[in-house]
Amino acid sequence: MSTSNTGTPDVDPAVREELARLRDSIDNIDAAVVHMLAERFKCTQQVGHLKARHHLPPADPAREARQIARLRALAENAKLDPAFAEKFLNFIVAEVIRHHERIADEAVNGATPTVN
Ligand SMILES: C=C(O[C@@H]1C=C(C(=O)O)C=C[C@H]1O)C(=O)O
Repeated sequence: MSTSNTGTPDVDPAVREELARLRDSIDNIDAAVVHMLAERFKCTQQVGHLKARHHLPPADPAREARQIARLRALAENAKLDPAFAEKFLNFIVAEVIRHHERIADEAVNGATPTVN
């Protein structure tokens, strides 16, 4: 492999095509992930409002433990690293809990104009 004077490596056209085809699929999958996450956050926002109305705590560790066990099993069956699946769920749930805390706070103190 050499490098052209534009800084772009000269790659066999067949390799370039295969890379483009794979990247098209990656882009479609990333779009699906974004859409699925948006739907998930729509649901969790509703859960946050329901919890605030009924004075329920933002986090539910027992529910989270069941979700982690379930996702780890799904990941193993799908040949995805279960530790990664758990980390990914924890990352999302932490953000959801942050939203729930804000919703509960706003229910008590009223909305404050913040950026995030
Ligand atoms: C959405 C909820 O609130 C929190 C967020 C969760 C999630 O994002 O899946 C799960 C449990 C809770 O800690 C819930 O209680 O169902």
